[in-house]
Amino acid sequence: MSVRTQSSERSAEGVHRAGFACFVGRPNAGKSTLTNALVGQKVAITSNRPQTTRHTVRGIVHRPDAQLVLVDTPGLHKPRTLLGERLNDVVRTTWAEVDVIGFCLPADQRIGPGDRFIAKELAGIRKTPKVAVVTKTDLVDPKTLAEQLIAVDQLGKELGIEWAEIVPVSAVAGKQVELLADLLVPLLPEGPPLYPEGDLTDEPEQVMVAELIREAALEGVRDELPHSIAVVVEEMRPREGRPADRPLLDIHANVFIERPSQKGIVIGPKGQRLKEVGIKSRKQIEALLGTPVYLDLHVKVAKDWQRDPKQLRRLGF
Ligand SMILES: Nc1nc2c(ncn2[C@@H]2O[C@H](COP(=O)(O)OP(=O)(O)OP(=O)(O)O)[C@@H](O)[C@H]2O)c(=O)[nH]1
Repeated sequence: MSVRTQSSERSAEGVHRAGFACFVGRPNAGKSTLTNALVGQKVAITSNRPQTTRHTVRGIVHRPDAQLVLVDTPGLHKPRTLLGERLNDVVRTTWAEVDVIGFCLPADQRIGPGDRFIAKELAGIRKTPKVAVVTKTDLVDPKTLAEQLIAVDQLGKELGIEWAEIVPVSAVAGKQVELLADLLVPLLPEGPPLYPEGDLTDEPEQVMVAELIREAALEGVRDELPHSIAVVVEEMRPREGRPADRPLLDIHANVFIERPSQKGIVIGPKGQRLKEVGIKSRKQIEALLGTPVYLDLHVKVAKDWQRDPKQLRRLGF
């Protein structure tokens, strides 16, 4: 077993590498947070509720010696609806296309059936190198961490997966995040940068804006509602007639729910909840786009959208 705790030396001078990596792992394993930590800006959507990442959001790590393009996939899970099946297809397609897969396992939870389910699928993808990433190390003591690292090593042996590396990290504490990048880079093919310098993500702005609204709308909402919310940005345009030094971006977005009974939950008493969602997501959108924003939110019912292929397409899935 080779568990990395120290930075490895840089690649030989003159060699530039560029390629794709994706983080996989069960819901809540810390994939989005890790992507953000590596990229250094909020691009993927995090939430303390599982399965919030819908779209394949890429974050790009620019370094002098490499460009690492991170593809953030939704959590692979047992599909119960058409949406669930589609999400799993997205995950598998991504795995087959990337140069390296990072399998995220939280340090604070024992390896469970969810992890095994994914690990078995991973074992079937032979040619892509796999790095085991033990996340959230700030939540455990050294002994627990050591036990988890051994368990990950054993899981690999048991299923016939040869880990290229096993790396403990904490995205929140910023521990070993840099090292993880150092270890992923040598697994990328040699080549020039794939994206212009300065690009953090190639996800269309509207999709990112929609995700930020969805994230805010999910906060504090219990039970099955997370799967019943979809957000579509209908329009995004600079307000006309504004002075050049005081621009304003008008954004109109619809929050879709499945049933009329869910409307009250999203809107809240006297519209208070929706107002808070608007304020919170507006601040994040402004930070993302670097411009003041006027955000107009509407809640609409799209009946049983999770089960209807036509609706799913319309909502961007
Ligand atoms: N303490 C601690 N918490 C973390 C760390 N990384 C992630 N978390 C928390 O774990 C929760 C889930 O993190 P996410 O990054 O959203 O997990 P994910 O794997 O992308 O989740 P899905 O999108 O549901 O697949 C959030 O509440 C994070 O704040 C970490 O390094 N330390």
